[in-house]
Amino acid sequence: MVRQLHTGRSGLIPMASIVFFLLIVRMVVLRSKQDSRHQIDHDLLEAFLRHIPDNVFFKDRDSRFLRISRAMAEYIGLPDPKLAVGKLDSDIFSPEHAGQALADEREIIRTGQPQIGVEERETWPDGRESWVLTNKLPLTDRGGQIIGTMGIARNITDWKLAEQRLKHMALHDALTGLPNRVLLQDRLSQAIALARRTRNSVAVLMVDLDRFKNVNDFFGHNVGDRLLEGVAGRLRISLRESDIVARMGGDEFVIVVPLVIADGDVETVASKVIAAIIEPFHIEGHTLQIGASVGISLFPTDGVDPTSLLQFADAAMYEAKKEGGGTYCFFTPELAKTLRRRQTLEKNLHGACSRGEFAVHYQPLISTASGRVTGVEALLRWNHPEEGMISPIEFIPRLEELGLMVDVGDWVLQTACLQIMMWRKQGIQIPRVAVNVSAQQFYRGDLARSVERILCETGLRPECLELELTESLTLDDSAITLEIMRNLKEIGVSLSLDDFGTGWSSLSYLRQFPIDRLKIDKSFLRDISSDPAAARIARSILDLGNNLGLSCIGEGVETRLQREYLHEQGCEEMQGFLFSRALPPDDCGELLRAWKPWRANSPKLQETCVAVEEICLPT
Ligand SMILES: Nc1nc2c(ncn2[C@@H]2O[C@@H]3COP(=O)(O)O[C@H]4[C@@H](O)[C@H](n5cnc6c(=O)[nH]c(N)nc65)O[C@@H]4COP(=O)(O)O[C@H]3[C@H]2O)c(=O)[nH]1
Repeated sequence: MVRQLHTGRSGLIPMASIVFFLLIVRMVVLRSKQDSRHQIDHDLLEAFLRHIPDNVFFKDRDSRFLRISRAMAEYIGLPDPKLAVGKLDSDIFSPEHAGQALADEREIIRTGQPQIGVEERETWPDGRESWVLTNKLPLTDRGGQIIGTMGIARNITDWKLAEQRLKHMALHDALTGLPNRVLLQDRLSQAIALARRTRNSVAVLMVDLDRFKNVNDFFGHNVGDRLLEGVAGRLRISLRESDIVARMGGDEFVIVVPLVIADGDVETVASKVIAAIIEPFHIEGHTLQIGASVGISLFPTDGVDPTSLLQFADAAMYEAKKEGGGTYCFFTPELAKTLRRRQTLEKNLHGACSRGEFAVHYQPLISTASGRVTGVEALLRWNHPEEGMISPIEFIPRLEELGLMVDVGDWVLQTACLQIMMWRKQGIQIPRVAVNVSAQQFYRGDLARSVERILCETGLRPECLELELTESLTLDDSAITLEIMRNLKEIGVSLSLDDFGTGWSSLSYLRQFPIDRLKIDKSFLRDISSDPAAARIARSILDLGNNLGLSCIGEGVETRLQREYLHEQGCEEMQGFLFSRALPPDDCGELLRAWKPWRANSPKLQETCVAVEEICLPT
């Protein structure tokens, strides 16, 4: 039985009832000398016991009921209050509760002290439980002798359940029912305290789902939510009772393994979690395959408090993500540095755009046959005041996480379109500009409307704009993806599939997408001279593009051999350091103004490349 002395809520039993109750009690014990007066007292008591909505009882010194109110009779399941006379609490409640009530009443009889405002959890023989707010007092005769006890109790079960629900909601994740961040902190503190006493380790595993964002963006939040519930279920069943599983929000879960005996234990847990999540989920008619990246930190080796252990596990998880996901990494001291840097970057990223720290650089796209500039690719740069240029590979995922990529992406689009128009005014004709579009922009922003607005504002013709979609953002041929692509095509812009060959979805969906161009990922070109398989893949991509009527661009051309290879294989365009790195607008403008195309197989080709290398490579 749970009991709490309740001071703040005694107002739940109205004061008037208590005063009235005490007066009546007094009337009972002080017998009236006048019969008529006695009759009135009796009638008043009867009326009181019949109508008061609270549980009122009088008991003798042996804790047997003398009288109870009608409300109490209903509460304990008796059709008539008289039937309670002579009964004990043990005839009504569970032995545990009856024992506690008896002990309380003995104490009141012994000390003469009332017990006021006590919250009691009453348990019943059938396992039910209810809550009452009770005031118990000694019952005295005219001479002041204690002849028993009396009490008044209000049923507060509904209120108590609501309170418990609120408490649960405050400490648990509404979607999965798992402990939330607040409860996790508490449980982790307890696990640390226990491990400290028993000289053991605690492991914290940060689990982040791979490709979850794509599922959410692609199939909608409903499917995303069902997937998270599925993941929570799998985590629960693949771990021990004593392990703690919590959801931190989004697609991040935390597992705490208290009392780690050996390092191998943690690796087993991490592998189990990864294996459990990689199994396909079947949700609303879709078969979804995601993965998990797990970062691990240990108490006391890595940190001694919940906050740092969670941060370190998070840093290790990022490391696992960097390795391509589907794996686990332990925290190392070197990661602490990376973590600090990441935190600073995230802080700085917020105002970077408004502080004018972002810039767009341009890299020429070259026709393999003629050497003409067919366009430029716009590439985002972050000119950090202290760290200098930071690679987009490093900060674009952070921008996405911070939910800033849609705005920054729009800014890149606008800047690139304006730049082309500016170059045109300066007499530099650029047939097209290719702008990268992130998954967040593609699915979350209203991309088609932004593109239309920007084209209208800048005056660039739609056929001069190409949007580069990373292959990883196009999960499959869902209606949503196709619709967004078609909307963009209706505006008149062209679409290219970036990093082609690196994703897993490409071939089966290619035919359905209204795509104009494939960009062969630089990893294939890098190895064409040393790895026959890479050369064969590059050729197959070109054949595939050809067969589907798509033109191809070779990315990352750094050597003449690569350039010649692409030309021989019939690849229309190329891009790479051999011609130029991405340059700031003014430098790129100069390069483009001075650009001399070549004719295929002419000796000029070689000269041009040498000249370009000299101009561009040092930047
Ligand atoms: N090793 C080598 N690399 C070469 C060569 N030629 C070009 N590159 C690099 O390859 C990347 C080509 O861009 P991407 O595949 O779209 O890959 C881009 C793109 O996915 C993303 N990105 C850049 N700007 C934006 C942007 O404005 N929006 C979005 N969503 N993503 C962007 O960041 C990625 C990396 O951009 P960068 O670091 O600028 O890296 C650029 C470019 O500098 C070469 O010959 N050798």
